[in-house]
Amino acid sequence: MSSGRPGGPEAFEVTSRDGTAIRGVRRPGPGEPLVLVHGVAMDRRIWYESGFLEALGVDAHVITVDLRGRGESEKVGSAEGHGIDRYVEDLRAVFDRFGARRYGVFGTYFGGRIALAAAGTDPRVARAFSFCAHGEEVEIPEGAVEEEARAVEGPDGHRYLRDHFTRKGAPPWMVEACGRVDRDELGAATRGLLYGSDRRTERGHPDQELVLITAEGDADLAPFHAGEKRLGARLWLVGSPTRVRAAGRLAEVGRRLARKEAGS
Ligand SMILES: CC(C)[C@@H]1NC(=O)[C@@H]2CCCN2C(=O)C/N=C(\N[C@H](C(=O)N[C@@H](Cc2ccccc2)C(=O)N[C@H](CC(=O)O)C2=N[C@H](C(=O)O)CS2)C(C)C)[C@H](C(C)C)NC1=O
Repeated sequence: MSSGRPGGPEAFEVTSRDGTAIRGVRRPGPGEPLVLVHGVAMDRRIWYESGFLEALGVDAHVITVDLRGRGESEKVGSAEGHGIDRYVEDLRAVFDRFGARRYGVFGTYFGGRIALAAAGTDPRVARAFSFCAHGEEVEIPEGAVEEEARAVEGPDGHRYLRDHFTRKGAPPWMVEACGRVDRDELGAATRGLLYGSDRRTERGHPDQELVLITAEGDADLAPFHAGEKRLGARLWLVGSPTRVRAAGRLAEVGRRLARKEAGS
């Protein structure tokens, strides 16, 4: 006799378009599923450790995914295998698996950029939230990317990232996450930025809801305001001096999202 309440969390595995195994966990619930997409030096555990998942509330229908090369998902090892279109294919494989007509997608940093890219190409994305990454065209500094790829794949790669984020005032969950990512995959994912992540994202369809979130102290608010105009996106600002420090406010954004759901 079902208690009427949805079952517990269930692990899943899907195969992305290029054959890469993508794994994650779905926590069933009423309403539209929300797919959570982590950033480059992270995995799906950040949603638990940041308090974001708890902030969404026990009834939220949530799907947390390990992008290729991170967490439990299959490693790819090549920069081409870490192009932004591959990440969007990872998400589309998840959308296919659960067969919903509409999904929300919420991503942090580059995960937010992926959420916006998915919204621009897959009509099933009804809502996309990008935490601290905008959708405008960017100049990818090849030199800096190659330099950073060398740093993160080197023997001190984890220390490089942990020191950087500690210095920048990132919360512990974000610093710790760096150490969980395979260094070869970190290097490949960094070089992967050269494969399509410079492109601006487009609005997918008129009634899609796009939300850009960044720090009120963000030194470069212009591309976020550009997104309000060009994409008709909403802009949420969190009380933080920088984008990296805004990670400490992720749970607060989860509560705002939960209130919004309750209101809608
Ligand atoms: C500072 C350094 C530790 C950090 N490196 C990381 O952390 C991870 C680990 C290794 C590679 N890493 C990247 O991220 C790639 N490297 C960069 N990417 C630039 C960038 O602007 N990225 C955006 C997202 C984005 C991407 C492509 C297109 C648009 C937007 C972003 O959100 N950056 C913030 C930092 C910030 O906002 O100041 C963070 N990104 C992390 C994440 O995405 O998980 C968590 S914090 C692009 C333009 C070349 C820069 C650049 C110096 C090489 N280095 C970083 O950014």
